[in-house]
Amino acid sequence: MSTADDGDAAWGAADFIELDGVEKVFDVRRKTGFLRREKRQVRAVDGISFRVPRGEMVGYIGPNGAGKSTTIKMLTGILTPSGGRLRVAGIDPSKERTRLAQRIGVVFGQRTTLWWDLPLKDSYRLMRRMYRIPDDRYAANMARCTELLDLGELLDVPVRQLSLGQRMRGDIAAALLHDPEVLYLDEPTIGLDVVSKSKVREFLRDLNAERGTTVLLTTHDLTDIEQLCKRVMVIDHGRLVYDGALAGLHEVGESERTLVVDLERELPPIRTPLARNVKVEGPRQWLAFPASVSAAPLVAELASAYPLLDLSVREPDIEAVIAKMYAGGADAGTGARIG
Ligand SMILES: Nc1ncnc2c1ncn2[C@@H]1O[C@H](COP(=O)(O)OP(=O)(O)OP(=O)(O)O)[C@@H](O)[C@H]1O
Repeated sequence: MSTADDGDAAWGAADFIELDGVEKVFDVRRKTGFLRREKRQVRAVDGISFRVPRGEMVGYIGPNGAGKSTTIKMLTGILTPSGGRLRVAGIDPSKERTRLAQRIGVVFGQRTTLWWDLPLKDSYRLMRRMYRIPDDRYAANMARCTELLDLGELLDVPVRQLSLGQRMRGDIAAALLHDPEVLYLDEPTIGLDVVSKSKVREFLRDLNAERGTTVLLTTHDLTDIEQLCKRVMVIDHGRLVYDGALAGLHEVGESERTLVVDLERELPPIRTPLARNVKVEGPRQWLAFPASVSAAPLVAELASAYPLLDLSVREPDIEAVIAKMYAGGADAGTGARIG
């Protein structure tokens, strides 16, 4: 019999994913001499606590080696925490991995869960058997994913012949055939071209709006977060260092976006109080402005005063935002900054 603490009854709408002081320590052996080995401990996750309500889409970001994948692996039950308490839909993932598997979907951008040599549709048939998906649900979900992810012409193609973007859409469909309530996405847009990225983002937005699927998204692409998540959590060295809105993160990190301006001809560096001129290369100029403000006034000013051919905005990358966040010092934070 399950206790109130372990059973589904214990979770409410306010806390679909719950972590309290979760830790993961790896023992690593390193060769230090001919016959000598040194044992060392790596604290990949170092006392993380957060809650994600049902239906929320949250960004989970941080530099390489910060502990993101380790957290996701603990949330799926692949890894057992070394300490702390973790629940997903009231279930302890490492104790009831199979029961949890029915309720979660996982997409790792750098690896596929599809069978490499089989046509896409055969992978889906295998998943249908693995998850024991009822016929009507399978048919409805296949139809929906095929249409929205544009998979129609790909179903008969072996996975090895798909492009990265096609394979990613195939993987997302595979993670959703059993109607998971929560989806973990680890770098779902990595290596994709602009069109494929926007297709994937649009699909995720619709999924969340229509089905209320809870999404935890790990990415190095700030545009993913900007377009999909109201809330972002930043992890660094295994600790949660920020939990709040993306705009707040920009303020903490004082990060900048860059407006790339193509002029009709070479001109002296553009000077304006709204931006900092960072580079001039022939008729192209780069203007940096605070990421927390709109580009519209700057664009309007340039359009009225300069012969413009084209404009584009470049987002700061996550590493740059986090680096600035640390450079800002301990008192640079907002209420949302942690630690
Ligand atoms: N199985 C393991 N054995 C030993 N150390 C590990 C293991 N898995 C991860 N680590 C270490 O734990 C730390 C966190 O790794 P993790 O893969 O969670 O980071 P990440 O934030 O996902 O990084 P990335 O963005 O590069 O994928 C790193 O120092 C990594 O080397």
